Amino acid sequence: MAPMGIRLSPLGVAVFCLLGLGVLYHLYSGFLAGRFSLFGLGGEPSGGAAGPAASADGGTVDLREMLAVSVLAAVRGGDEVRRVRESNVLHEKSKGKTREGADDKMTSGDVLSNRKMFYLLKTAFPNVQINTEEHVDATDQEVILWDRKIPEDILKEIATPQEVPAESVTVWIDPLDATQEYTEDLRKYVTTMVCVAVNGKPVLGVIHKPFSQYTAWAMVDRGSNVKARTAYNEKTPRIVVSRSHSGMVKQVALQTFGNQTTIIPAGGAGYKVLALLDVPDKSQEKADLYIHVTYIKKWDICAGNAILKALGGHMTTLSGEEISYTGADGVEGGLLASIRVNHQALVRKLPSLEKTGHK
Ligand SMILES: Nc1ncnc2c1ncn2[C@@H]1O[C@H](COP(=O)(O)O)[C@@H](OP(=O)(O)O)[C@H]1O
Ligand SMILES: [Mg+2]
Repeated sequence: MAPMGIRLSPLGVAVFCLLGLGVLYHLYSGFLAGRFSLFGLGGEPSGGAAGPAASADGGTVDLREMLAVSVLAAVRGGDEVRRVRESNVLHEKSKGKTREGADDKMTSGDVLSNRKMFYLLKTAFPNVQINTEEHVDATDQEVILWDRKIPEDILKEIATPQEVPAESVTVWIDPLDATQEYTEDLRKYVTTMVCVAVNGKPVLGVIHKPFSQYTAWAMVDRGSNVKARTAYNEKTPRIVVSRSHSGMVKQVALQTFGNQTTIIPAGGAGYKVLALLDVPDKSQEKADLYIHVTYIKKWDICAGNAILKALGGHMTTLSGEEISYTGADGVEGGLLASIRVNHQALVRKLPSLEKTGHK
């Protein structure tokens, strides 16, 4: 007899225990399943097993992880760029002509850097769209595993992950910007670049200088390792422009800002964006604005656009339109890049491309 006159039947106790065990089993198996799905979504803390960071069904990707892999890809690609340049065997070729009739050059540096950068990003994020300047040889695949470590400088600036749908992401890779200058051994202009756009908007960018081992990165609304300078000259700006695809840019700049304006011809869109920022690299010239008037491709400008946007600057067409980083590769309306100045006032000052004969 149990206390208070309640009698426990042995069968009842056994059924009760079995039910309890069932509940425990259910809870525990649910917990394990949760652990596995977290791992598949890249939710495992950094330092976990190497391998893809996105789930197999498309799912989501973490932009902070994408930034870490983008920095690694730019550095690894840059190692190839440097190695080929130092070997002096560039295997220089022309891929065709630009609209203005210049050779569109390619070297072993472009190809080998592209292979490293593309496969690093593709292996880590198999479900995202990656657009790259160079052809990817599917018969020459390289599986490069990311060790899933997020560098300390990124963790310090960006404390939490940021998940977005994988299908909303477009990655743009430029495995060697300033190829023309690379063939002329003008090393300071050369960069490797990665950009991540979400729904066409540039959200993170990496510009790496392989010959001085300097890397700038930034993520919109989250953080950066680079900043704007304190002052910019809007009245008589120093304007950085293309040295090998210039078109009428000098005439446009002088007509808009007057003869007192200094024009700085330079190679590479990555280099020219860095010219607007506070970059410690000694080989880097400084400018107040970057203007481009001829056709240009999105892999050349997306990383710079993301970095400028993250730091409060702007990169638009010459008529002030935002550039969408999905769909077609090309940008027709020229470029105006600025920071800490009145961008819209500059747009109003500039002549339209129709008047300059570029449209
Ligand atoms: N009119 C044009 N047509 C095609 N590509 C152009 C171009 N103007 C600039 N570019 C590309 O944009 C990048 C920066 O150009 P620039 O150094 O002249 O400012 C270079 O990229 P790559 O070196 O990656 O090919 C260059 O090829
Ligand atoms: Mg380029």
